[in-house]
Amino acid sequence: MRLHRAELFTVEMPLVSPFATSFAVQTHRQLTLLRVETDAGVGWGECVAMADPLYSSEYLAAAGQVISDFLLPRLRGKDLSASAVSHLLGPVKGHRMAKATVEMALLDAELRGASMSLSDYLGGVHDRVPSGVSVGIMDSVEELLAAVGGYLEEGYQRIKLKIQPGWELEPVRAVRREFGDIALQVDANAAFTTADVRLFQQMDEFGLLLVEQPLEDEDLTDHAFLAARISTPVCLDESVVSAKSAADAIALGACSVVNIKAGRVGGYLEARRVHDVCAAHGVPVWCGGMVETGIGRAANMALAALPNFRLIGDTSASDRFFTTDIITQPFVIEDGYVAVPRGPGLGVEVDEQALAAVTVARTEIAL
Ligand SMILES: O=C(O)CCC(=O)N[C@@H](C(=O)O)c1ccccc1
Repeated sequence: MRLHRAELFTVEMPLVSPFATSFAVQTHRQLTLLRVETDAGVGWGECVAMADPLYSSEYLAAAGQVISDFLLPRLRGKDLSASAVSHLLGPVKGHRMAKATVEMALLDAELRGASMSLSDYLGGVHDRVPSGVSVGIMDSVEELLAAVGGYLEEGYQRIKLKIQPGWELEPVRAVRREFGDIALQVDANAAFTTADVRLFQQMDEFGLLLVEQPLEDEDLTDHAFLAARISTPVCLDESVVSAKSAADAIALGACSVVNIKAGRVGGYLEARRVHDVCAAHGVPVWCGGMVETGIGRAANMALAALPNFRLIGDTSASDRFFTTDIITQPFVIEDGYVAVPRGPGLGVEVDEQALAAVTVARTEIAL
């Protein structure tokens, strides 16, 4: 497969409501899409980095520059296969979300040309996945309960609550009291320290599925210290950046569940390797979301269909975050599930008009 043309789209999509985490309050999702033209067909990749380096060190402007100045030039004129892209991009240090974007676009093009769905290519075993939703930090417990009630009404099978110092025991206790033993977990986005062990021991009373990334990204031994003192399973997100780092975290006892986000680990092929390493250790995984458009959401649904994705992910419908998605058939929740695309490649089609309406800039990359 040869790469003939590449174009970056800078996109800004308004969120249906502000989404607050321990590190930011988002009212819009700014993101970058990569469109490639190859002799196998057109492919799309979505960069999950944020506009600011608050979730990880990557950020959108840098990712766009790395893609155009350092990643795509390494593919110029080469006879490519998507599975070889990560090797070709390997010499470039870090920038995993940027690399994931390039690999995803080429994987989409290659699979469309081969009339194979991403789910089949990755080894998906389900044609629908249970749907979970991420609920941000709210201004009041009443507002939180109304939001959670609404999502449960829509059929979401798992609720993830964002927490931070000052917004932790009270909201979780209120949700437990109001809605009983629903599937419930929390995500701290690294907002706590080992001084908070007592707080997480108190959280054990809520019977949570897991507590996600309570401590700093690099704090593997501190996560192991915490995990040894609480009964709630510890799940890592930001700390796991590759299959090797997943194996290290598991070996250190830092986690017993892993949140897999393809962008965070460098692509969907590395995401499958993380899945396989975790499966080999008997560690269940789930698919984390990064407020993706239907393009990234489609790839996540394919990934979430793999057999060791045994916990419910952030596999929400398009309208969880956006009134209008940029694909022709937005994802919807049906009986608590979302369908896994079965068409070639990502299995979704970009709605050119809807995309144009949220495109802030288009940049042709010289190849
Ligand atoms: O369902 C979704 O797509 C969002 C899930 C979610 O909470 N993502 C958070 C996170 O910390 O995991 C996030 C969103 C955007 C950017 C960074 C992180």
